[in-house]
Amino acid sequence: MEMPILPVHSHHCDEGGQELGFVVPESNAFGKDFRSYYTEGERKSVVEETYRKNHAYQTFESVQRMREKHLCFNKGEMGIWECAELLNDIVDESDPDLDVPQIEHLLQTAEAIRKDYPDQDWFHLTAFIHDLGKVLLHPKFGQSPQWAVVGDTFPVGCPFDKSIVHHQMFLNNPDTWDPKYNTGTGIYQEGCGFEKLFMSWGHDEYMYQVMKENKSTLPPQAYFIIHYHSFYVMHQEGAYMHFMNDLDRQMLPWLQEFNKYDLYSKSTVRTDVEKLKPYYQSLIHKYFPEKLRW
Ligand SMILES: O[C@H]1[C@H](O)[C@@H](O)[C@H](O)[C@@H](O)[C@H]1O
Ligand SMILES: [Fe+2]
Ligand SMILES: [Fe+2]
Repeated sequence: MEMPILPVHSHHCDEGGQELGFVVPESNAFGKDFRSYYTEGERKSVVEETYRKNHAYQTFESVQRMREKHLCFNKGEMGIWECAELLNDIVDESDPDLDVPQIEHLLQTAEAIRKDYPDQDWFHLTAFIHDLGKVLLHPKFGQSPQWAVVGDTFPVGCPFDKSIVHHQMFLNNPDTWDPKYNTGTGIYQEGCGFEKLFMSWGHDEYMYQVMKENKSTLPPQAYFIIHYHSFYVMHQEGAYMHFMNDLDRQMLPWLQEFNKYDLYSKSTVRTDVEKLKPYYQSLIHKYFPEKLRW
């Protein structure tokens, strides 16, 4: 697979000079700033509760156990679209910006990207599937608790970075007090590449592994986006950069571009799922087998 060129989208304007592409909004669906975890609002306490558990329970050990449990792909066979429909029932309790069903978030993100990158169909599909791993919350998939599926991610086995949301909640995590993990680069080597890190368990890692297992033909930048889109302190704050290798450095600009649409397309504008279905099904057909092992 050829190495990607950097993302550049074409700005197109109408006669009056009005921008026609995706426009970043001023505030989220609740009229608040995006990703503000510390201001009062409808979702504040639900979100805090999710992070309280997430930061206490995501340890090096528990991540190993969750990997063993979920990476044998014995939860059944299902197509991508079928799985996306299951997300109709699911609301993410880590997200201060959104409370519409997840399938709409997928389509909102994908359609926003499609506006600016009309010819990069792999990018549309990547957006459409990026949060599919949240099906782990569904009863058909064993109904994992929210703390083990959603929220920002971070590596385990090395110190928790100060810029992670609700960082002080790591005081309840045993790894914070374990000298194997809490100093220097922990169990990892500098420059080892993100692929070597054990990330906190959640929908990113699961979906990334599902794509690998089922041999999706999406390009490497798609795999990278899915794998690390919740690793906000890395792609937005520059934390954990000492683990990067050359491949990560090449991929990062795509993830940062993706993030703009993932975050800022969240709105209450409803999408017409049935109308969009044929287009996304054609992309699924191009890059995935009919049925996947989950
Ligand atoms: O609340 C959000 C949401 O769950 C996203 O899907 C995830 O990617 C984010 O990083 C997380 O913080
Ligand atoms: Fe996500
Ligand atoms: Fe998302």
